[in-house]
Amino acid sequence: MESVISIRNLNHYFGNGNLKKQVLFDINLDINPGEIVIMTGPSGSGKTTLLSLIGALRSVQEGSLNILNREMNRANEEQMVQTRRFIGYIFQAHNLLPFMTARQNVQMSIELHEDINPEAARIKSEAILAEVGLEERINYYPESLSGGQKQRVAIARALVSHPKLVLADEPTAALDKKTGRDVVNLMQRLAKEQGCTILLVTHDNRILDIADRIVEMEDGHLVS
Ligand SMILES: Nc1ncnc2c1ncn2[C@@H]1O[C@H](COP(=O)(O)OP(=O)(O)OP(=O)(O)O)[C@@H](O)[C@H]1O
Repeated sequence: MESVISIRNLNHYFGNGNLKKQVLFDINLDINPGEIVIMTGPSGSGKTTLLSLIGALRSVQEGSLNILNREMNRANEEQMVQTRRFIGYIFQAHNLLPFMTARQNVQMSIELHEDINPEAARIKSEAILAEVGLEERINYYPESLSGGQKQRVAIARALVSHPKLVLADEPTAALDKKTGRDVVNLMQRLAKEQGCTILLVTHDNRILDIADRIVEMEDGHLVS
């Protein structure tokens, strides 16, 4: 089975000269298709840095990072942009556009990913919003939605184009216990239905049970 993510001897540094500081040390990790992997670890241990490298949002400095059979070390901007098309991102600050309704936020993402006419994209947006339980809120703006509802829109937006890989950074951080649980159950269900792989960074011990595997970061080292 080919890995979705395959990382070998990855190092990463911030700063230059005297201020240069290593934040990732000799990371090795393989994640298989359809796996749900949770990454935990203390604040400042390097989780977000690693997630942004895996998401092709940051350039690789040292080592090998293979995402969906594409080597990211020495990839140019165009190749990184291409890789991002196969990835769905769910971040804590869900980054919904405030001047667009829930449906328009999802539809814009579809139109960025696929060659599709606006009517088909609208129907698809409404269908996925119904799937995440927001059929009554399709035409609401983010400011009129609760934290959990906004996070559901973000999930709908990330999953609507059936990405092969979903990266989530603290998706339940701003949510109460029940809402957080609902949100991860929803991610798990949609991911299993679509056969996509999920890598989820969290401090939230309450959701560890959705993982097939848990990996831990400690001072820039991956300890399993
Ligand atoms: N742009 C940057 N420039 C310099 N140092 C940075 C930068 N981003 C992160 N760091 C440092 O790199 C280390 C790892 O940070 P990172 O955000 O990856 O940790 P984290 O495990 O995600 O933490 P948290 O759980 O608090 O989000 C920290 O020491 C942080 O201060």
